[in-house]
Amino acid sequence: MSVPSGATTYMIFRLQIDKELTSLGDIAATIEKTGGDIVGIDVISSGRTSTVRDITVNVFDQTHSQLIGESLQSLSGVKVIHVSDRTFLVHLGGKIEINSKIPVKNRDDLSRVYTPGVAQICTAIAQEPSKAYLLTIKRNMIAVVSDGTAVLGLGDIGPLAAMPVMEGKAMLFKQFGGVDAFPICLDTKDPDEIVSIIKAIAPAFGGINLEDISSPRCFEIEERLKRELDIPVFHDDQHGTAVVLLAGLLNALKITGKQMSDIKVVVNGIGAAGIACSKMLLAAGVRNLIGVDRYGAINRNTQYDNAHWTEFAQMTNPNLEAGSLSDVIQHADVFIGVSAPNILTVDDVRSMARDPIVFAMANPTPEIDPELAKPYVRVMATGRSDKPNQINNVLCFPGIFRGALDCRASEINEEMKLAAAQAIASVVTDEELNETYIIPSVFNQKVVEKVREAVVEAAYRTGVARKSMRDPNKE
Ligand SMILES: NC(=O)C1=CN([C@@H]2O[C@H](COP(=O)(O)OP(=O)(O)OC[C@H]3O[C@@H](n4cnc5c(N)ncnc54)[C@H](O)[C@@H]3O)[C@@H](O)[C@H]2O)C=CC1
Ligand SMILES: CC(=O)C(=O)O
Ligand SMILES: [Mg+2]
Repeated sequence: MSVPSGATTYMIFRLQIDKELTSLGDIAATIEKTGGDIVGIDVISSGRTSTVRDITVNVFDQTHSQLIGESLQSLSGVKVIHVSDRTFLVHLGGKIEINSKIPVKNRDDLSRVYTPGVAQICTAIAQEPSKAYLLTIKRNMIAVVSDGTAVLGLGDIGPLAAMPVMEGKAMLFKQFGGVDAFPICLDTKDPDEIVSIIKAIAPAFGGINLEDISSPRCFEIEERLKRELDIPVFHDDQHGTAVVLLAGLLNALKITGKQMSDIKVVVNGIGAAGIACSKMLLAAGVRNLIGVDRYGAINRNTQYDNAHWTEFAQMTNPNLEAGSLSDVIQHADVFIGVSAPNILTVDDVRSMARDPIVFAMANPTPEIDPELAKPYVRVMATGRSDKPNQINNVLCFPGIFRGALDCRASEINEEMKLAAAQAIASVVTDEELNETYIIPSVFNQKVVEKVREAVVEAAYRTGVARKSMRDPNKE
């Protein structure tokens, strides 16, 4: 039995092993026979007659894990003490914490970091509010705010269940961009209330990253906050995704030798990510773009209750194509999926034009299994970390906020987003570019620095940077 290519879950089997009755070889053979892939063995304790070991095994689901556990338990001399899921283990107690930058060791320290010393600092800020950037966490802190209504592709799972994603985003902001980020999940879906809460908490933050707020509410919330706040407000699912998508497409088109102005693009899922990706592609020169949602292709001959679809229909589908995804994908050069799992079929891909480009970006399960699509596509990408060509907004948000905070931009505008997309694309050199490497890894250290530089340059060029360019270190 072999583990299917989609296997991603690691389980840890803690075993008590009677040395006289069984060997590590027997245990390994049992796991192999059941289709598990051993990736690590750790000794927890070792006695004269028995040992306790943690065996880490790659499995494809919980049922598979249970089967392996039962096979191990049936071996004479083996007791399964417990089985834990490595993914759950890394989330125990949450993934982030707050640390102080300076220790408070004595009364003197205390009187400086807290009262009475802190009062001078408060007074200084009250007299000159911009000093908040010099003397508080505002300088480097952003809020990652969600209402839990469109969490990955899981839908409206609520604010509590959204927390692991927001904590994850906060970790990635820090690790890749050096940006401090705090996750905030709101127990309300009311746009008025969300806007008013975010405005009320804004003094502590240098920027607001909106995350996983469903469309169409996300558009109004972002627009209002952008108008009413003087710090950058950025809906990551719209703009972060669009930036990375454009970067990937710029490079993929170099491989297929096609031009933006000539290609037919089908975008499936006209929600937050789909509308922003479409607008970015139109701005980059795409002329024939067709949006598809649950009820088929969007075109201007149809009336929509959703005002954003009405506006979308005006900008897209010049040939007024109608019908289902399978109808309109025929002869398309590019498929962009930001919708739902497993809705693109192999037959759909086979009906596309020569050298199809398929970006199936729904998370965690893409619109088509890359293994199924592979034989029929020229370039395949997904949003996942465990496959080649990861088109995921994590390539954008740490660097774009790093740049915006560094030059104290009042907003993140179109020029800054375009600069970020070109910067990400440029990390892959022409010599390196190939079908399985159109987009750099998030672990490529050049990504954040290149994005930061490009974003800062665009912010100064467009007049939204508020730090003096001559002396960017001056407050
Ligand atoms: N790879 C990446 O970086 C990113 C991926 N995504 C993924 O894109 C998907 C959508 O995210 P959002 O735009 O934030 O959500 P959203 O809720 O704003 O939009 C989803 C849209 O997809 C449509 N949809 C759902 N099922 C469909 C189907 N079977 N056929 C056609 N349309 C369908 C919905 O009607 C809605 O208009 C999610 O799976 C999310 O994980 C989102 C942002 C970034
Ligand atoms: C990656 C991301 O932000 C999403 O899937 O919602
Ligand atoms: Mg998201």
